[in-house]
Amino acid sequence: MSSLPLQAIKSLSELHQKPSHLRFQYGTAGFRTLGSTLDSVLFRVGVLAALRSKRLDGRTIGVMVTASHNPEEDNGVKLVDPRGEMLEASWEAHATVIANALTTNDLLDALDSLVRTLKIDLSKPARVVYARDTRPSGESLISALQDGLKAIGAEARDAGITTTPILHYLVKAINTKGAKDSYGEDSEEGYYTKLSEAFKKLVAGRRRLDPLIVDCANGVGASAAAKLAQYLGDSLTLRLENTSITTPGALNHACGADFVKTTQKLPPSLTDHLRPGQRGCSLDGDADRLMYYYLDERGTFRMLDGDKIAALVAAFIVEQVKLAGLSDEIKVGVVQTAYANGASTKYLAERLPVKCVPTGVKHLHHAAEHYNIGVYFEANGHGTVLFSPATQEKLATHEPSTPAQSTALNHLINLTQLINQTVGDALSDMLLVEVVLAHKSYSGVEWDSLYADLPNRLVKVVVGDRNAFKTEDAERRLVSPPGLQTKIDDLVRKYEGGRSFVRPSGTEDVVRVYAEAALKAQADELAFRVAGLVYDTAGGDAAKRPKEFL
Ligand SMILES: CC(=O)N[C@H]1[C@@H](OP(=O)(O)O)O[C@H](CO)[C@@H](O)[C@@H]1O
Ligand SMILES: [Mg+2]
Repeated sequence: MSSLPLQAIKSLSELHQKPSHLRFQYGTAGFRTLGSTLDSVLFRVGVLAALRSKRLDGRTIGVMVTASHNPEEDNGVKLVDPRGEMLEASWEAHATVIANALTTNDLLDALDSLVRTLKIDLSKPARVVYARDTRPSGESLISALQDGLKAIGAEARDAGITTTPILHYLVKAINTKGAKDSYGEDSEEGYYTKLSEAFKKLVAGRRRLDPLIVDCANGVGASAAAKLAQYLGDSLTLRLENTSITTPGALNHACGADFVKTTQKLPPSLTDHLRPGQRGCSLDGDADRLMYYYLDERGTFRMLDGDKIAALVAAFIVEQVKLAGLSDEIKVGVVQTAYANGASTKYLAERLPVKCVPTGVKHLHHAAEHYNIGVYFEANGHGTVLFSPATQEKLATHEPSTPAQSTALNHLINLTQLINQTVGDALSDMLLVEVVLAHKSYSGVEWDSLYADLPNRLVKVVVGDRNAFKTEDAERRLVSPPGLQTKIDDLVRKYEGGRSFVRPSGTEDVVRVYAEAALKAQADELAFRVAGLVYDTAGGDAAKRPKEFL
């Protein structure tokens, strides 16, 4: 049995020393913090990714360097498992331990202990594919990663500057290459070809859609969308905005999916481009989140978020399953989090099974795998649709009895190709939305009218220790601090259509308060009253109490 190449790891690790005062944590979004502090983390992630690959018999592991919708100076890194999914949860803790080993010797000890505990066979090959977004800190972080991969002797493939979902696609395509369930060609071209061909088949014979404005958040989505547009040809015209990839400070600044969701406003840069009635959408900094919107006839901004996308897509898929004559055999379900608008949950639950899970894509993804077809979206626009292997098999072998059934069956098969099932993918989701709009002859207005969003408000509360906040029931109720949930319940009861919940953020050092109510002013008031309760219960300094808290 081979051993760790201690000398190589040691000498290269000396070039990437851990800043002694920092503690890193592999959280919901991998490691994410100021890009300038991540050098040692990237080196170690390189070594760790290789060990994960060895542990899985040399199957290819992905590494994505991105901080998504965060400001440009931030950066981060996440690992992607062989099926294109997020890193298995138990390894998040291993990653945290490895990232925090203080000295090179501590690192060697930590690696040695990991290899022994997990019985990693070091004679197995290690294969890793990596990519980064457009952040300026990305280049040097990638070279730290490369040093880590070199230190342990991994076989590495550089996928260059690309979107997070494309990296996930590549991981799955590489690991299924030549197999019966091949995910596609393991190249960017393979990705664009797969998506665009499925899209063209799905919209064939439909009235051509009006051009779509795409806000690329001045990020990597700009180049990906430009390439996709070429493959789409005249099947769909994309008008790309916010494509300034190299302008310092432009990334995610006053644009992108997160800006739209959190401010509930049109990015100012689009004011002159979006005409009333026209559809627009925003990608985030690594193109895995998508928000749609339009201006109504009075020029008022109307947002079509992840919940609206879930409603549109789930209803369409249910309809196609029915038309294909497969309703009895294929069950469609939806997964949401507590942040889903109450009106969306009501709309969906009247039509199909809906499950609520804790925040974070991995929870949604795993819950969606339990359905034959699982649709999951976070309200912030991250989501996808999963077709179980048995369902894909059924679609491939089912004998339709009528031409109408055959058409619907083909649509479903093409949807399995159009949708990036590894992870939420803004470009794939965008094409999916466009397919449904084309089939239903919907503009933004008809789509929007599926249900009316309940007014809502999200507030951040800075507390001394967010870990004092513990939740149950998919984060919808607090169990600690004791007594606080009862006070929230008492408040909520006073508001028509009121709902509110409190949970610690997994990505920021804050506690989040969400509230909704029948009227906007009431939703705001409820949110600020609950925020006040949270602040006071957590022992917040009265002198620093935000003035909007009630
Ligand atoms: C309210 C909200 O939008 N929360 C986001 C945010 O998580 P928090 O744990 O709430 O910080 O970042 C996650 C990762 O991007 C995303 O999955 C989630 O939806
Ligand atoms: Mg993102």
